[in-house]
Amino acid sequence: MTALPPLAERAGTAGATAPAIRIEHLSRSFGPVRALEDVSFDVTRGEVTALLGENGAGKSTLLKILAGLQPPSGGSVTAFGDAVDSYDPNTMLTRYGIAIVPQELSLLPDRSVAKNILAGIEPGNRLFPSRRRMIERAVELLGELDLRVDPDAPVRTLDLATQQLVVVARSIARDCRVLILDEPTAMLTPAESDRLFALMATLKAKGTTMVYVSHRMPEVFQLADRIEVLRDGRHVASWRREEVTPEQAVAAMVGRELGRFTSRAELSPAATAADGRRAAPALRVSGLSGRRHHGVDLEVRPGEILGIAGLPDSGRVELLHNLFGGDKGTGGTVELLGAPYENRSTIASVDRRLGFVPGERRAQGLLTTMSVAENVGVLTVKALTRAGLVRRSAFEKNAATLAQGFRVKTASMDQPITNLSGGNQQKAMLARWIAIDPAVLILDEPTRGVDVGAKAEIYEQLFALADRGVAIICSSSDLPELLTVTDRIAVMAEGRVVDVVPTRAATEESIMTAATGAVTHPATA
Ligand SMILES: Nc1ncnc2c1ncn2[C@@H]1O[C@H](COP(=O)(O)OP(=O)(O)OP(=O)(O)O)[C@@H](O)[C@H]1O
Repeated sequence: MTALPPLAERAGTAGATAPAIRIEHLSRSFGPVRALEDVSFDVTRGEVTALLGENGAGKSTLLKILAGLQPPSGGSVTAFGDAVDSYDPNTMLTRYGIAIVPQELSLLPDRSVAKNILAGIEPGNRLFPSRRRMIERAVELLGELDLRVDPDAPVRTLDLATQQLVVVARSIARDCRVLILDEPTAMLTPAESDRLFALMATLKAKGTTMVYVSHRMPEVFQLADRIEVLRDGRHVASWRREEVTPEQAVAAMVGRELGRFTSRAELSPAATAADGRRAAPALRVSGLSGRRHHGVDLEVRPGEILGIAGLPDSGRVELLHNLFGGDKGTGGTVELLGAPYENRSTIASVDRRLGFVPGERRAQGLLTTMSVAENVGVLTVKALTRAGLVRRSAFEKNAATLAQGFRVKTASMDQPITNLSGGNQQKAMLARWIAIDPAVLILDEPTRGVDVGAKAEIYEQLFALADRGVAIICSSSDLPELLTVTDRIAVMAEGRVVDVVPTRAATEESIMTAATGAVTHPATA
């Protein structure tokens, strides 16, 4: 390997007119799975390229190759005119100027922002770096990026969104010319996403090239200069943003026109409201308090889908954990199917047919060392165990049926669950609960990381469950989702339920107003 001159010196020479990245005939297989097949396209310098595709289309695989996290099985990548001959993250960054902001951030939680940004490239003496100069350099860099973050703060004290901005700053400090962002807004609130978009705009003005994956069409159409679409590992479409509509982009992703999804209220407006009033609540919550929530009263009836809206710190996540028994409450009562439910625990909830799909999939839902079958079938083990032995073939058959019900795309049920794409992991988490024939199903961010086509499929499944009499609580930061899937919406702010409205009477604005405690301004005539 010959050492190349630093990037700054190379600019303006051989690769001056070359695209930032040229991808040619790229392929990548995992055993029998062809995650990428003969993919070729250019990433233009200084532009934002959005990479679209259904769950499992190969987006993360492509990004990981570009970031040097895994090599391709075939084909080539050329960066600023130089053919990439070694796929590791360090080489990608130092030789080719490509860095990734991964979905799971890798920061040193106990070290300061400045240390995280400049670790390994501290100004001055490497062995005895000057703290003062490091802070100065960090302040300078944060200033250039227009980021208001305390360089002295330990990273663990920052919210997730700010940590992500620190990861971006860390890449920029290392002279990164191409920044790759893998679903960067999946875990962010709209306001946090706006901060990231502002940073992306600053970077673009400085000439940084960006490649970005998102399932959120409005933001893709707001940010991207180019749109590249993958389907089943193949590159199927390429447009400048102004050449294409969101509907066309989605059609290219899924290989068919997706009609507009009919909302719950449109489907059976009178029926759901009337039935809901007749039946006794499946779950009734009175004065419930616990971590970050106080005095919550709620009820949800069989066949009803109750939405919970609110900012991420509104207490809605903590409320769900208290209901399911993962967190201890400090007061109030819960009634499940007419009987008091005290001493809640996750095991008791499963026995009482109360299901929960947490929002933090990796940390809380997935059995990360286990197979797809084990993840999907975990709740059937008890029923399928005889004299201490699991009836293996029945278990596998059951798990496969559950997975098919949610169209989990996997090469085999024996794959490690971590081999599945993010969206398919989420579908597996939902499929798991069908096994206990839930009476009440609590969902936190049920379609986070899920593509538009799969989203519609999940909504259909939720409607089918509700039609079978399951009471569903769906907490989501995706307001269009709440307006589409729910019958009623409870809005939380600062740990309390501040509003409960029939979905037909709600709008994104009315929910946000309640969630933020904002005062509505009287319309000017
Ligand atoms: N390490 C691995 N081992 C086996 N198969 C894998 C591995 N990584 C990815 N795959 C498979 O490759 C295919 C593409 O996955 P990839 O994660 O690139 O999809 P994606 O487009 O990013 O999807 P999503 O939107 O759901 O995140 C999937 O079928 C996935 O199961």
